[in-house]
Amino acid sequence: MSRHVRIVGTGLIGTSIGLALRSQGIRVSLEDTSPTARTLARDLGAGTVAAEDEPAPDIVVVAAPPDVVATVVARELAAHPGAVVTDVASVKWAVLDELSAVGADIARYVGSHPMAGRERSGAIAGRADLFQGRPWVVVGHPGSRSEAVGAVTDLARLTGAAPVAMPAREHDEAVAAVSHVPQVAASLVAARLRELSTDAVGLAGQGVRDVTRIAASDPTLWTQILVGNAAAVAAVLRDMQSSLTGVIGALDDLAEDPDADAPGARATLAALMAEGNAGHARIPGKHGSAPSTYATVTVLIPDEPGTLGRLFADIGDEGVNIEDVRMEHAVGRLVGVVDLLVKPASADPLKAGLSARGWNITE
Ligand SMILES: NC(=O)C1=CN([C@@H]2O[C@H](COP(=O)(O)OP(=O)(O)OC[C@H]3O[C@@H](n4cnc5c(N)ncnc54)[C@H](O)[C@@H]3O)[C@@H](O)[C@H]2O)C=CC1
Ligand SMILES: O=C(O)C(=O)Cc1ccc(O)cc1
Repeated sequence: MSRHVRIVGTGLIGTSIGLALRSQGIRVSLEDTSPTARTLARDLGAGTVAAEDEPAPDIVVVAAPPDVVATVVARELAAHPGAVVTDVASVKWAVLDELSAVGADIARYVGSHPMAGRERSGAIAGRADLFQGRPWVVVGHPGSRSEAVGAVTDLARLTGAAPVAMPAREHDEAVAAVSHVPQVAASLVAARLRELSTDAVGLAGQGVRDVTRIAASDPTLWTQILVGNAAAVAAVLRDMQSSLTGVIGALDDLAEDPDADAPGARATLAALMAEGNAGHARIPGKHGSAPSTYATVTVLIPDEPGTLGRLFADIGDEGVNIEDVRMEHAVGRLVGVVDLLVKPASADPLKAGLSARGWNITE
């Protein structure tokens, strides 16, 4: 069990790890090339700023940007010969490959990747509960010591995450599909919004917000991630390109045919939607549990201070657990639309209870 953890890179992820470990009483020392980043992380409660004369760390976590991670890991392995060193970069094979190439002592290196983050960067965005219930990939390799794998697995667990063992190549192929291509897709959709009129963008509903949330992510970080996983990301995008070509062809056939008969076109469109349904149904539920379908209870609320607080208090009094919440403001109206996602069995009792308390429930 790690008693002293050194974190190098105190941005969003490094600070969040520090906060989570401090809440478990672990000693954490903080290092960053930016003096502001490390003192801010300290001020937020993520640990103490690393000092020259402090005791040696048991484990070093490198949470720096992907393009410097291998260099920093190699330096930390050399500087702390008794410590296990991990990194949290979003790509794993390139880091391991570079460390092997420079002859680093990789027996003590085990890469890792928390599958949790935010579309914001920097210590100020850090959160102690960021990793709660999230998968944290632990990437052992043929040369890694089993104690090192165990130490990184324990560290992930200490932050509240669920460790998952996976080799580097397999990890990179998986995250290409579940993280890196979704980022590219979000950016592609959001980029189309730049030239729209204000009136047209004003029609944006929850769908486009859901699909583009991560388009607000840091371009420098994401360029480095895509560079580090280029082949796997390109393979998934090429597969999408062929589907997209089919969809465009079907739409062109429909648009060009005055009677819109276009044999086969509807089947192409319906097949894509059905394949999307099947893929979406495979996404695990909250905290990595089995996929579950929640029922939605929609409440129209006046856009006034304190209303949401009263609504949540009433839901609590009804004894219903909210699995997720989405909120939207209706254009030009002083109302908000709140979607409450609940277990299907709770939906009808919640609707009845909230109606009885005077809330405006829509079907
Ligand atoms: N942003 C996210 O949602 C996630 C990011 N990651 C990975 O975590 C790592 C950190 O990402 P974020 O925390 O989002 O970035 P960030 O930009 O918030 O923080 C990076 C920190 O590293 C520092 N830094 C840069 N070069 C350094 C060096 N040579 N030595 C020490 N510190 C250095 C920067 O000053 C900055 O404070 C990246 O490798 C990223 O791939 C992993 C999971 C999620
Ligand atoms: O914000 C989100 O939903 C994310 O998926 C964040 C994220 C970004 C980069 C990673 O390597 C892992 C997770």
